[in-house]
Amino acid sequence: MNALQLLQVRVTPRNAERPLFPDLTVTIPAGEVLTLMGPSGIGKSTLVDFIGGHLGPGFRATGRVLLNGRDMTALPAEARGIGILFQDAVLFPHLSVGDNLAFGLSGAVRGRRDRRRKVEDALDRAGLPGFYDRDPATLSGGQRARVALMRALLAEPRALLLDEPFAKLDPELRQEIRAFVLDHVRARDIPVLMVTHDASDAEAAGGPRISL
Ligand SMILES: Nc1ncnc2c1ncn2[C@@H]1O[C@H](COP(=O)(O)OP(=O)(O)OP(=O)(O)O)[C@@H](O)[C@H]1O
Repeated sequence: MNALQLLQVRVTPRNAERPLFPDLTVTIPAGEVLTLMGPSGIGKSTLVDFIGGHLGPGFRATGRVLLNGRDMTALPAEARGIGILFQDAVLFPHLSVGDNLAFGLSGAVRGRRDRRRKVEDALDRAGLPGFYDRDPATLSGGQRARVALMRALLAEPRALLLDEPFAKLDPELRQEIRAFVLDHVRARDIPVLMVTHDASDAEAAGGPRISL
């Protein structure tokens, strides 16, 4: 099944007796954007970390993560093929914009010229043609957000997790970047989980919603 599935996922902080949220079982089919909401501190980011394989030592987790029918739970993050976009789009400051994107490229793309062309294509799609050699420090917040999304997509993830990716953008830019992100992830036909506090994000995503 082409889907991201969570089966009876439960995450408990090591210093606590109770799990953060009731056992969670959910299926996100390819092409669907599922919105995850819930109060601050309930464990949304922790769940994203668990799915991506980045859960810190401060937590215990049970349950399973399946991607396209394969059990990912025991695999390290880099072997899962799950992309994550965080609210702070952190680009490597010592690399050019283009080299930041090349860093995201799937290892399957070999050869300097092919890699360069893929990155140039991504910059075009991001509306940033000619930005290859730019210093990331010279980008606006919106430009940085677009580069971060493109970097996540260049890895050709089989699923994508968006952890409040628009939270730090001002309202006008937020709408623009949200449309940009949703257009690009929908075009991929992969399962997407989007964490947000904002009901208008959920509306724009158009998919089902769950609350922790
Ligand atoms: N390293 C850690 N060890 C143990 N508990 C932690 C650790 N980091 C965070 N927590 C606790 O885990 C809980 C879940 O935090 P998390 O950031 O996942 O919540 P959230 O729902 O994403 O919140 P927000 O909406 O504010 O971002 C919080 O109650 C937090 O205090």
